[in-house]
Amino acid sequence: MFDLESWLLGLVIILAISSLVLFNLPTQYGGIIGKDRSANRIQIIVLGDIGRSPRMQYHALSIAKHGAQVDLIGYRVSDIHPDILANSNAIRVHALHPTPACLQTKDSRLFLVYGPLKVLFQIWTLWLALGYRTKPSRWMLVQNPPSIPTLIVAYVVCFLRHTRLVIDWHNFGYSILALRLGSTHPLVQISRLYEQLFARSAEAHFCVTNAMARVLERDYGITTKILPLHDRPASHLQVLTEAQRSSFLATLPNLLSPDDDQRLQDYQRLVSEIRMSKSRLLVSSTSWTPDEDFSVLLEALTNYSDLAITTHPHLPEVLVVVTGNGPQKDAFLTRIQSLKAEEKLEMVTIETAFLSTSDYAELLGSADLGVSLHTSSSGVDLPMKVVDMFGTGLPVVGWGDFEAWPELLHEGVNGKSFSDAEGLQEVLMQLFGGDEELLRRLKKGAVEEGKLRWDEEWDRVAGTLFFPT
Ligand SMILES: Nc1nc2c(ncn2[C@@H]2O[C@H](COP(=O)(O)OP(=O)(O)O[C@H]3O[C@H](CO)[C@@H](O)[C@H](O)[C@@H]3O)[C@@H](O)[C@H]2O)c(=O)[nH]1
Repeated sequence: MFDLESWLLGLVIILAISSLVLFNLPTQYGGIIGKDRSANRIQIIVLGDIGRSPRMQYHALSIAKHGAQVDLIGYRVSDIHPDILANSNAIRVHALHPTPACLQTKDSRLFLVYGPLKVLFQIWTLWLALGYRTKPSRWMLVQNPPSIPTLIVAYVVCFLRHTRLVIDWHNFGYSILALRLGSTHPLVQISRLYEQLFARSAEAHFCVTNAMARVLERDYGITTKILPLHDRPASHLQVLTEAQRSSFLATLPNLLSPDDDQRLQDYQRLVSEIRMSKSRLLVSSTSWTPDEDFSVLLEALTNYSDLAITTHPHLPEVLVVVTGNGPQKDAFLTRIQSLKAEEKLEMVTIETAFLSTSDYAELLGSADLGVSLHTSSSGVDLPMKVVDMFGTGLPVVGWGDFEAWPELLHEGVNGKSFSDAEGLQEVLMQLFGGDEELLRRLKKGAVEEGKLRWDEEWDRVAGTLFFPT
């Protein structure tokens, strides 16, 4: 059918394409092509907003402190930690191209078409960033989740570039997907198998709790190093002096971006009462994701408000500030508007904000109590916000009905737990409605808990992996 000439032509074309592919593969770390033995370089990847990925930013800072070069790769949406920007000699930030708006949809029918296209786009941008826009590295540290498509691209690039892959487990990708699709959905099952498969290809693993380390070993069959690296407060989160608290509180009304003068005056009145402990400041921080149920907070606060104007007039007024950005924020704001219109929040003022790193730290340090609504999709991850709060000496009340919670919160020592709106309302009434001594004791416990810092923990756990002596 084919003569010799056609065969030869085919062979030449195949050879040409293969050579083109081979010569354009990413350069290797310490390999034959593009030698780069001298540089101790680490790539850090998060398929998310770098500014809202505190743990990956802290990794970058810790690695830079040890004198290595860091390529920090992710989306650039919110402000990046100022110390990273100030350290541009050691840490280079590489922004991933955002997914085109036309591929973003909330319509679940269109998701079946747009979803795979979005993943293909992400594979391409990750491939370019990890394989070409950054130099070959000794190590690659990847945040998981999101696992799709991060883990497969990281694995292929590490294989080609002779880079050692380390996965930093914040949670499990499949358990987050299960919140949207249900745990028996085929995509959730596929996502779990995918995550398990690529988990085994990494040279080492960090994870946020001891409980997660057990799951990785038992259910994921990982036999390489699993190093629990608990989140600890970074150095910008500090206990404030009374003078520092006072001067931050003076700026708070403007930070809350009041719409008009009346609103500004309301905030000013509340803040001056907070300074005299006549009103209370409650804070929460969030990425507004489905693993946090803010309806629990709203229900507790409406009941609190109702009791404060009826049977329990000694309960103080409360200013609640919820910080952070994310998908479910608008629905929360709409709900607050309707509760206000129904006059169900007479004794409670709720505001949202996204603050600079330093204002965020000072807000936590100025508050009376922190709230965590993190429900933990896997049961074995922990909320970073609680660590932030302890760093500033702020006691915490948190949803605590999951396995890993006692690794962080010691009941009655640095905070209190609840498992529903009624429980939260009771704790608020107890702590704001008279038991000053308990609040003081919890504060002492929070200050104690915050003393062990990220740098020490990182050096002890991750430092020994990346920089063995
Ligand atoms: N600058 C700034 N940062 C904020 C603000 N509000 C929240 N944040 C950041 O957002 C984090 C909270 O985001 P979440 O997504 O709610 O995190 P989490 O549930 O507390 O913890 C999860 O993410 C951690 C880090 O990625 C994980 O380590 C942890 O296991 C868990 O999965 C805070 O720790 C803080 O760094 C703000 O106004 N300003």
